[in-house]
Amino acid sequence: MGKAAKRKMKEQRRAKKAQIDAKYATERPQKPYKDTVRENAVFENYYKQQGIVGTDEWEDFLACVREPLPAAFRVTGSKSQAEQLLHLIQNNFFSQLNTTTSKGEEDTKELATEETSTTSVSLSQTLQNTDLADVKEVGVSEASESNGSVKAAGDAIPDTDGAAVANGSTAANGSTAAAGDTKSSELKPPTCLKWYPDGLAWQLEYSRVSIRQNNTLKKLHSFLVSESESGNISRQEAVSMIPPLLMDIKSHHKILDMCAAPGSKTAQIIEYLHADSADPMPEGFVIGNDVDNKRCYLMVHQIKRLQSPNFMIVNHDATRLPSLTYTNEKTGSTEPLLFDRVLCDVPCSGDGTLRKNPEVWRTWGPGHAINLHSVQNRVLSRGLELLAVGGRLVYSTCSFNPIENEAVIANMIKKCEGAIHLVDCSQQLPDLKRASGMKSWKVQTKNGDWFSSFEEVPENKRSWVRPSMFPTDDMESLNIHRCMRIVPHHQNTGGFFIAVLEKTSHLPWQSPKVEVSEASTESAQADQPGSTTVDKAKEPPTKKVKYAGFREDPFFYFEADNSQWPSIKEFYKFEDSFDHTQLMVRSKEGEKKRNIYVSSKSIKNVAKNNENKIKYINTGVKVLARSEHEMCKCSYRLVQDGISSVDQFVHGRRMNIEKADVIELLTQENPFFSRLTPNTQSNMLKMDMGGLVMRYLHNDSNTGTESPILMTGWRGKTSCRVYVPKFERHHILRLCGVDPDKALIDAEWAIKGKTGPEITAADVEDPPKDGVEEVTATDS
Ligand SMILES: C[S@@+](CC[C@H](N)C(=O)[O-])C[C@H]1O[C@@H](n2cnc3c(N)ncnc32)[C@H](O)[C@@H]1O
Repeated sequence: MGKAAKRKMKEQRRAKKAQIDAKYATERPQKPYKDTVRENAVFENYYKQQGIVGTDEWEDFLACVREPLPAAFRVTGSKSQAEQLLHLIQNNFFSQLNTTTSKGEEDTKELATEETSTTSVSLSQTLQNTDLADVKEVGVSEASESNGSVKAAGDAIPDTDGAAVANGSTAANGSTAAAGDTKSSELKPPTCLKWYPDGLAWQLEYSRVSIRQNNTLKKLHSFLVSESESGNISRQEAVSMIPPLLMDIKSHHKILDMCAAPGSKTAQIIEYLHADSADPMPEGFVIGNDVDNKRCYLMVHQIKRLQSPNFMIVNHDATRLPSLTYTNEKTGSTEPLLFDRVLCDVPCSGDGTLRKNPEVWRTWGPGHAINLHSVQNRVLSRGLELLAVGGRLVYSTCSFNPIENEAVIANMIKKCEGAIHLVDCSQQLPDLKRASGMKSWKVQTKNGDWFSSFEEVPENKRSWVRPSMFPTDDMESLNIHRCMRIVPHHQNTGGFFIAVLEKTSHLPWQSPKVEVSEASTESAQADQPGSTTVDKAKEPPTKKVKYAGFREDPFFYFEADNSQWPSIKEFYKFEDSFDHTQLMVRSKEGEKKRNIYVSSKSIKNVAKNNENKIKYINTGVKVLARSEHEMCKCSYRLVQDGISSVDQFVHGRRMNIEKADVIELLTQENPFFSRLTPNTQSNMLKMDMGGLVMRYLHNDSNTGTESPILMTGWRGKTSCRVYVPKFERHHILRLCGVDPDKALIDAEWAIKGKTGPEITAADVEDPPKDGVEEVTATDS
């Protein structure tokens, strides 16, 4: 590719990003957070009346929701290095935080005199502005809901560098909290979320002032941002981690996440799918869907970090998600694609997030739940249609409101006439405190009128307030108590609602043969004004929706006789068992052909069967990039993103290296062979020029665990370069016991200060064309 073309591509990418940023910038609440008063009499009266918590708990509940939310993160469990990373976090940061309390207090007290009028902003908020997990869709006006447009209330956009664009927090009386009040001046020890498996998830509560004043906190903050970029940890609100845990995911499952953007739960699901790190391309797959095209791209960023070949991102209205087909590997026949697991994390009023999004205090109204009830029903209905018999669906919201929660679940159980039931999860996650589903509630309109039953609703309001919003006498027999409500004061979290459903037979309106009919009448109309919900006639499927030719990011799988494959196969000695028809390019010719991606068999199966039905956004992980060099027999080099997916099939161009080599290669731009260990030097000399994969078996004496570290690179004439993105470099260096910031600065000084023969123009003697881009964070 020529320089001009490259520049043009970069400009286009930048322009697209600017467009997205600009859109979301205008959607951010204009009112500064610090002005937000954490009070709303209507909210308080509403939930007191609903009996959302016992009367004896009410004050605790209210006090807690007025507090800022702690930040939470989890270590990515599917990575073989999880244990090592956790040890590192505890050793390098947490152990010091437990002992730095008194210093922190002094520091923040000092500051309090200077900054009494500044807002107290917790690390939770600075991190949460980059945690997109629970940016629920809130504040839906009555007019806008009917056409499906929703408006985000939270700060939905991460800072590109992961640093703070903080929400302010305000005291309960509405005055902004002083930076130096007792609470913000305490450095509380990090809290392990006991209910999360293997001690991998943690909560932190530190003010911005503390972060600024405390070196350990400052380092912890940038550490979390960096490790999160490289996919080794995920910053995610604690309660948002619950639904994927209750999905009981196995590596062979076909999984659908219906309202998935920005993708925190999808990422967690992918992580569980890859729980067996010995199998980089398991049988199952995950499809993440969202109706909002821009938010789908936020999801691309989230998911790419995990480098999974087993996912696909699509862009549909979940209430009308098209029916897909799948080729049965055993019989070779084409069948409707039904999912083993479905997540319906539906758009909701989001009042469970008011600790994180104080703006909700200002915008909250009882009408929001009423507006959302219909779309929530329709998403759930379509999800159940697409769920296989025997499969499990998890429904969740970050709303306290029974109209968005129990009412939707009860309505659907009745409508399904015994085909689904609520699963008893009381034995799962035993350390998680939860309240049982509510059996009675009332409906309040935006005008403040309360109704206990549909019969009380005046005729002129009946098209808006629907029968399905009310509890009925059979709540007990529906086991509605098996729903779970997480209330903030029980374990210092946000609010959340989860219901786990299992499908035991075909839905009444689905015949087994047409069970995935195009967005059936039921899901498309469930609880629409005028519908009677429970007694609806069984109707035939509606007309098919076609998306012929619509593909945002087209891809073309390799044919069996692909002309490039033989030279790649020969050069890297790909095993015969590797199915190269799982490889694809994004275009038949031109620029996009320079990268080759790999997807799992199952994803290829879905993609090939449904090419003209799905609005694809993204799939596949980059595994080879074009790197032409006159002295190299293969025009492609291996790419770091996809190396773990194909590593087991690559038998040529590999080399075992030592820890000292890893450090040298990651901290120096293009080190000469002479700077590597004798063994590695000699192996380099035996190898021809071109792409390669280097492997270092990291033996961690602290945890007694071993984990392989893979790095792709380029063997040049006299030097070697690695192609490892910035944050992954940092991660590997940390595992090797090296502080990346210090090491990289030292390396830079070494180069700058060098006048001798060692570092010359030959340092960049033979980088393959296009290579340098690969090490930037944006490409990770
Ligand atoms: C609560 S957020 C999802 C959060 C996400 N599950 C996560 O954990 O990162 C709800 C999402 O639903 C999407 N949404 C709203 N209406 C939808 C519809 N009809 N079909 C599909 N997605 C929809 C919104 O764009 C939003 O991204």
